[in-house]
Amino acid sequence: MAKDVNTIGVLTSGGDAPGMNAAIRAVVRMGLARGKRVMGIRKGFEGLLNEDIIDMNARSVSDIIQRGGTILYTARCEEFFTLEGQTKGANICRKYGIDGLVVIGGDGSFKGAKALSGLGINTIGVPGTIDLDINCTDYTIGFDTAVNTAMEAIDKIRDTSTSHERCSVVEVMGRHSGYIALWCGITNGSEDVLIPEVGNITTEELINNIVSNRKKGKKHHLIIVAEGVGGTEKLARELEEKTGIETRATILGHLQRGGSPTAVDRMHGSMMGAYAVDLLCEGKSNVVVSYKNGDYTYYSIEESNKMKKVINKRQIEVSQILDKYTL
Ligand SMILES: Nc1ncnc2c1ncn2[C@@H]1O[C@H](COP(=O)(O)OP(=O)(O)OP(=O)(O)O)[C@@H](O)[C@H]1O
Ligand SMILES: O=P(O)(O)OC[C@H]1O[C@](O)(CO)[C@@H](O)[C@@H]1O
Ligand SMILES: [Mg+2]
Repeated sequence: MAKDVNTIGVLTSGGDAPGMNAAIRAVVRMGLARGKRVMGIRKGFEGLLNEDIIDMNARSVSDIIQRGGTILYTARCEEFFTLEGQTKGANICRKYGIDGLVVIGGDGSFKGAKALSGLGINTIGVPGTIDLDINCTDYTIGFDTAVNTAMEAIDKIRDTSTSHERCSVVEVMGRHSGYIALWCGITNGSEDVLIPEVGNITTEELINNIVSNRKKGKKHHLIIVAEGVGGTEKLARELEEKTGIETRATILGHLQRGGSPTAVDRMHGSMMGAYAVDLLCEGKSNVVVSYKNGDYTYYSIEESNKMKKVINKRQIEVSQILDKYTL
């Protein structure tokens, strides 16, 4: 018999992502609609350990769907890596009557969720990260907004780069993942993209590309580097030194995590948050909500961890062909 959940807790953890507020709103309102009490835990697992816990009602989530960031705040919490911290967290949940918990975050946060589940708190993960690096799902809340923000910023860099006939090396976020970089590579029409998932072209090959494009009359050369590859400033210095072409490095950084969520992120946030509540009501625990082949489903956290996230080979191929095609 499925354990009946009476009180649902919701927290956001890891890096914030646009659309997390839509997910919080959906958890709160769907939870209330299903007759549950809903509590918000502020500042992720750190807030749980500090008992930063508030009652949520339908009004607590008014006027947030359009806002970036997370109204519950977020954190990275060292103590939660330890069994002692996890046990303390589970006991605090019990103290507040929280018998079902929705953790909105990335792969790291789901490891915390799994630990709580093992300690008797029914826990559901909702994928919220701009990195798109959760194995079991085709989509993670925040990616679309982040990639659009990065794309618009890179368009602007391209304007000035072309005016000065420079080479630009732009680093986008993605701790271990190249999705934002690959998407920007295609949508910004960059000359080269470096991502951590595949063997990248060498610095020598980059230099050859820059020099040969310049000979063909190209006014700019745009290289996009995923954060997981790193070395952006050093690479820019080396390219300038060896090509004699003025080169600038730009690290886009945290601006990619902010801003009003796109319709895609509001939609997935709302649908995934609502689905997480229904899974709790069915007695599920230790699972991650997933968007696969156009529909919502779920995988156990173990299963998700074992699955391999395969970067889209066709996107890499298309990116490389379109990048290199110069008249
Ligand atoms: N192995 C683990 N066991 C228990 N808790 C963990 C574990 N890994 C991570 N956590 C908890 O989850 C928090 C967030 O993890 P992490 O910093 O990896 O971010 P994330 O959820 O992957 O999101 P993002 O990568 O998008 O920023 C950690 O600070 C920690 O509190
Ligand atoms: O905000 P912080 O702690 O600097 O984290 C940055 C990391 O978080 C992410 O933005 C994901 O949330 C990664 O792309 C990046 O490596
Ligand atoms: Mg992560």
